[in-house]
Amino acid sequence: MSKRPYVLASAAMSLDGYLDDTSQERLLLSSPEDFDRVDQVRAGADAILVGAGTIRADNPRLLSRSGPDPVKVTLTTSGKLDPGAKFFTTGDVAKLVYAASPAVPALRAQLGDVATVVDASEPLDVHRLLADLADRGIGRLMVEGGSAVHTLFLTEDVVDELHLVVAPFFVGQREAPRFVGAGRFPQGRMLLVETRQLGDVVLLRYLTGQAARDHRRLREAAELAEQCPPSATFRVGAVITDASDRVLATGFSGETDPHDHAEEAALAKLGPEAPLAEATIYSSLEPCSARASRPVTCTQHILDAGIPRIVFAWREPAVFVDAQGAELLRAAGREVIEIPELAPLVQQANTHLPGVG
Ligand SMILES: NC(=O)C1=CN([C@@H]2O[C@H](COP(=O)(O)OP(=O)(O)OC[C@H]3O[C@@H](n4cnc5c(N)ncnc54)[C@H](OP(=O)(O)O)[C@@H]3O)[C@@H](O)[C@H]2O)C=CC1
Ligand SMILES: Nc1c(N[C@@H]2O[C@H](COP(=O)(O)O)[C@@H](O)[C@H]2O)[nH]c(=O)[nH]c1=O
Repeated sequence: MSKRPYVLASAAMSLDGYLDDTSQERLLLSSPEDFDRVDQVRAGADAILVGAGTIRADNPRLLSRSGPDPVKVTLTTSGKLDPGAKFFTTGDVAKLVYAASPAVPALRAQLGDVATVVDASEPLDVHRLLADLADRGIGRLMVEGGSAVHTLFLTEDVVDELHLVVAPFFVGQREAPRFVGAGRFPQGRMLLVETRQLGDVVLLRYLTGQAARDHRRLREAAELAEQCPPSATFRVGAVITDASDRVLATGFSGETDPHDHAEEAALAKLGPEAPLAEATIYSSLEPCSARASRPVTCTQHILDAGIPRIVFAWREPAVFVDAQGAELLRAAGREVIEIPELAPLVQQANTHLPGVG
């Protein structure tokens, strides 16, 4: 499977599941507070994508007031895109148009240098689009719709996180676009990680697939830290899983000896045949890259074990040393994922440390 960006899909819908009504005016479903939140999510993304249908219907700018503007991305089969649309004329950022092969020559001629037109095969292949974005350095993609695009991304199972906002009114028009159309969606329940009231709307935030598994396992690692004996240093938990998310070993700081680090304690329990080629180690704290207690750091233990994926919540604060575990692991070609929203849970187990809590 080719590498792709982390995909965050975002939509605001009415109580009866519509993204818009049938009028010419753009329907505001979000509250002012929610539009501010969406703006911040945009600022945190490397690129933002809407379908050609949304460009034609809404003429959006897709800029952010809160931070750097993301690269703008769209997709089209027909090639019907107006070079005068605000998508192309606003923002000093790259604009990428993924087009089905037959539309490419005319679109290149029509758009000139206002956008880069990328051939995305025929029929348009969303996996190819995502692999190309990854090659262009896009690590985090926000997909803002509309209906056909949300249906496409969700049924192709390429959405990691879904932000769904419910507005307190009905649309009730059969011809209006719904959040999604019919299709074969991923089976199983998504992981609800947050509900938030923003003015009169509610945000529901879900994780799917690997993102949901990572969140669950990292939370387990953080909860293991509660078993650590009292300590003057970090209280950390670790979980190691195989390619199928089966737990191979767990550990926590001070488990058998006061000098034990959580990752080290978990790694020490693995037999010689442990299937580590596609394993993940979850650690509540960034793996250490310098230590006084023992000669080998957890970063080095993980490198030596050949574990390719590392997921952690809390960047090691400079209490004892300047930590570089994440950078060293990335430099060695390992996949390193930070989930900072779980850091407060890890900090709760470490309020004995200076400057924490
Ligand atoms: N409330 C909200 O959060 C949002 C609401 N909206 C609303 O959504 C509506 C637009 O939605 P919709 O009309 O569905 O348009 P979309 O924005 O979802 O764009 C769909 C277009 O994408 C192109 N496309 C290319 N390949 C595919 C594929 N495999 N599957 C699907 N699309 C493909 C096609 O363009 P082409 O036709 O050029 O070939 C297609 O018509 C508007 O009313 C807008 O206001 C939009 C975003 C957010
Ligand atoms: N109406 C609506 C949304 N619509 C989205 O916002 C886009 C407009 O972007 P811009 O021109 O940059 O402000 C529009 O095309 C569509 O993608 N989004 C939301 O979060 N809530 C809403 O109620």
